[in-house]
Amino acid sequence: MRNIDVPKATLHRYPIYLKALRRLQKNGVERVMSKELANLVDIEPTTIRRDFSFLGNLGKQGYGYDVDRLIEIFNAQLGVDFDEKIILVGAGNLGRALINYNKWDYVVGEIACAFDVDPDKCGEKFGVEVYPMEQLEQKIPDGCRIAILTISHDVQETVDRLVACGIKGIVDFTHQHFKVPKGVVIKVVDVVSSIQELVFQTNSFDEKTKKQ
Ligand SMILES: NC(=O)c1ccc[n+]([C@@H]2O[C@H](COP(=O)([O-])OP(=O)(O)OC[C@H]3O[C@@H](n4cnc5c(N)ncnc54)[C@H](O)[C@@H]3O)[C@@H](O)[C@H]2O)c1
Repeated sequence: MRNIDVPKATLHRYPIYLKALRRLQKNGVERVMSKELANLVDIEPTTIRRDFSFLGNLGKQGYGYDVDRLIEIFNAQLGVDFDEKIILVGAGNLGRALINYNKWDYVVGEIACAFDVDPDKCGEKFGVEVYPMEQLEQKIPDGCRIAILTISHDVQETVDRLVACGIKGIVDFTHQHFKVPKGVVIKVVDVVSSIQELVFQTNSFDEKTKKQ
């Protein structure tokens, strides 16, 4: 966070405002009154007005705040923008569930498009275009760094292509081992190993209570 004059409590509320404002923007809302925003974020309108006052003279009495302008200012304040263009590879059961969810656009960015080898899976799904895999290099959005991997075959080849396209971070659901060069980060999401960990922890907890 860049502004050192803003109280800490206020700074902690800025991401909450930003998330609500982005949702409003997505719904085509151009202006918002502090009372309306208060209902969305569950923070008193007086607190909101005071928090916003640190950012300059932003609103007019009775007119409300300009949503686009506030978002711009908050992005600058927080030192981030929340516009990651994420791609998803593998629009099967899991992939489509994630595409359908696609609500993280208010916080990190959004799934901009998806890819699949199966022509039947291509076309628009839940408002997101699914392209044939052979179009990966042409259709990947400019500056895209993050890919969600929900495929079932040819994982290493696919990862190699993604890396060649500039992907730097992979959210991996595949359960399969693959290699990436230095500078590319993998985050594994695995429900099975989470359950295994839970079973292990629950067993050791049961053992302890038996001994008591
Ligand atoms: N991590 C977890 O907790 C978890 C949970 C469930 C499934 N999975 C894994 O997620 C993956 C997807 O599962 P699912 O149930 O959605 O399977 P699915 O068969 O319904 O979907 C896989 C999709 O990927 C496509 N695909 C396969 N290989 C591809 C490739 N090389 N390039 C592009 N597209 C490709 C297929 O055409 C299909 O549409 C599997 O690897 C599965 O093992 C992980």
